[in-house]
Order: sequence, then structure tokens, then C-alpha cells
Amino acid sequence: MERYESLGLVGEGSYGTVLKCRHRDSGRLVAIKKFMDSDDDKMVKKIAQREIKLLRQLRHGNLVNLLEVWKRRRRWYLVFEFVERTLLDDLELNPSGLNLNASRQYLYQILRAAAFCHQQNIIHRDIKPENILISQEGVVKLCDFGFARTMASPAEGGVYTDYVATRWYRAPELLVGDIKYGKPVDVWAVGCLLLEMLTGQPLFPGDSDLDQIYHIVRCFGNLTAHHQELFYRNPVFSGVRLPECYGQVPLRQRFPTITSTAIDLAQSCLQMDPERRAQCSELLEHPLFTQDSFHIRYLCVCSLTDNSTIVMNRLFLQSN
Ligand SMILES: Nc1ncnc2c1ncn2[C@@H]1O[C@H](COP(=O)(O)OP(=O)(O)OP(=O)(O)O)[C@@H](O)[C@H]1O
Repeated sequence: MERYESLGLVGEGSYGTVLKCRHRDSGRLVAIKKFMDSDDDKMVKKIAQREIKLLRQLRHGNLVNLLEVWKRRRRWYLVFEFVERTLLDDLELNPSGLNLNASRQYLYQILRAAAFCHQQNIIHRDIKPENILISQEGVVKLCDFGFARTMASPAEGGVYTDYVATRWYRAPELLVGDIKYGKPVDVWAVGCLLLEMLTGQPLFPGDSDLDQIYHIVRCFGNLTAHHQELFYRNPVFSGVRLPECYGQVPLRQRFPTITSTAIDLAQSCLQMDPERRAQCSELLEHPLFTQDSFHIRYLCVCSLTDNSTIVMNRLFLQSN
């Protein structure tokens, strides 16, 4: 840590803090994620080790780049390239939403990041505005792999038992407690993000898990039969009835001014049945990105970092 000068706190998460720092020799700006004491707390240890393992495996222009890792006095330190702001900052500056071009440029890169993770059989499980970093050049970098994990193997029964995802972006299968979920949970979160970018407001701002289900049911109608069954079997909801939905308000009716192409993409993400949700790789081919004025240009600027191992890709975007 002596090699870095701290420039202040940029983030505080459940398992530690993130500091903006400058490398004293090179002057390079970095973000250092300092985990809490990991020897006392098993959860912190698990999250830190999982994040390190996955980040070492994941190198992509739209994922935050891990530069260095060390452990000192029972704490893990993760050094990342520094990225100027988050999508949450942009949304706070634009309370009535971002314009269509900005939204789809961000969305395209979020989908590239998620498609890459999915290709590697990794589910992010916590896609939300705070975890979308945006550089000065408009390059999106997905961060926070503390909850991400590799797909459960058939030997594990394809099941996951740990708790995931910030409530507002949580898919129906997670809300009812399905332990056999998969990549579609990230696709659901992406659908919520798209509409939040276009309106400036969270799509389903539930204040409890039950309220979250209510928001979803009010928009899309009843949960699937399988999810209803899981809900009634889940001890967390014992004695509770599923919200009855009178007067459904579909997306097109709720957002009449949003272009139908964007609504169509959101609908493909927000299918109640995870099996019916589109895959990220398919969504990259959606007309929202292939039609008229959307043009994306990649320029790969490759530069070797201090330890000569990491190649940084820069992505420049241009919209005509
Ligand atoms: N590389 C980076 N550059 C700039 N800021 C960053 C970087 N990485 C993280 N941050 C900031 O720090 C915040 C917390 O980071 P991160 O989500 O990785 O930590 P966490 O402890 O896992 O948080 P959470 O409790 O939300 O899971 C981010 O929301 C972002 O504002």
C-alpha cells in the first residue's frame, strides 16, 4: 500500500471500502478495494477469494481490469484500473433519464460484458447501476464480482444456495427462492437497467421481497405455475398469499413515449419464465443496435501495463 498515495474514498460496500489512489512511481490512478479482516469473517473470505479467482479469469474491454492483488494483515487488497464514474452517477445527474443514444451505447457494452461472462459460464448476479463503471470516453466496465460465480456443475445438482442480487433488479425466480437459476437472472437485471436508463427511475422499486413480486406481477401478470409453487413452499413466505393482480399495466402502456424497439428489447429480457428470456449474445443483434443511426466503432488500443501481463483494450464509441 506504501507504493500508492490515497486520494480518498470512492465507494463503500458491504465487505470493505474502495479508495482512489495514485501509484507513486508511475502516477497511474487506480481504485483499491480493501476487504474487511477476512480471517475472522468467513463470508468476507469467501467473497474476496471468489472475486479474485473470477477476475483473474475474466479479461474483457467491458469488465473492470484487475491489476494487482495482495494480502496484508489478514486483509485482501485488489487494485483495479480507476474508472471515473458509475451509471448511478449519470442517473443522479439526469433524473428524467438518459437519451436513447447514450442508453443504447451503455446497454450494448453491458450486454457485451454479460455475454462474455456467460460464455465463460459465469453469472454476475448483481448487475445494477452502482456496478456499471463508465470512463471519460464512455467505455462501460462492469465491476463487483463479489457475488458472481461459475455455473453449478451437474455434480452439484445445478443448484445454488447463497443469497444474491439487489432486490430491485432481482428476477422472479430469485424472489421466490428457486435454487436452480442461471444466466437469465443477469438478463432480467439488464432489462430493468434499460428502462431505468431511459426513464431515470428504477423500474420495480420494491420495498420488500413481497412488494417486489407485486411490482412485477402488476406489470406482467401472474408468476409462472412453477414459481407460484416455489413461493408457497418457501418458509420465508409461510402464511402469505401471492399478490392478486387487478388491472395489469404492461410496459408499452406504462411508457408510451419510449420507442417500441427499446420496449421490445426490454420485453425480451423481462420474460417471467427464465427459459423464454433472450440470451445476451442474441440481444447484441437486436434492431435497437442494428438500425439506422446506431453506429459503434471499436478501436483497440493495446498497451502493456507495468508487469507486462495485462493488455488493456479501449473501446471508443461513436453515434452518428
Ligand atoms: N475500478 C473502479 N474505479 C472507480 N470506482 C470504483 C471502481 N471499483 C469500484 N468503484 C466504486 O466503489 C463502489 C463499490 O465497489 P464494489 O461494488 O466493487 O464494492 P463492494 O464492497 O463489493 O460493494 P457492494 O456492497 O455494492 O457489493 C462502486 O459502486 C464504485 O462506486
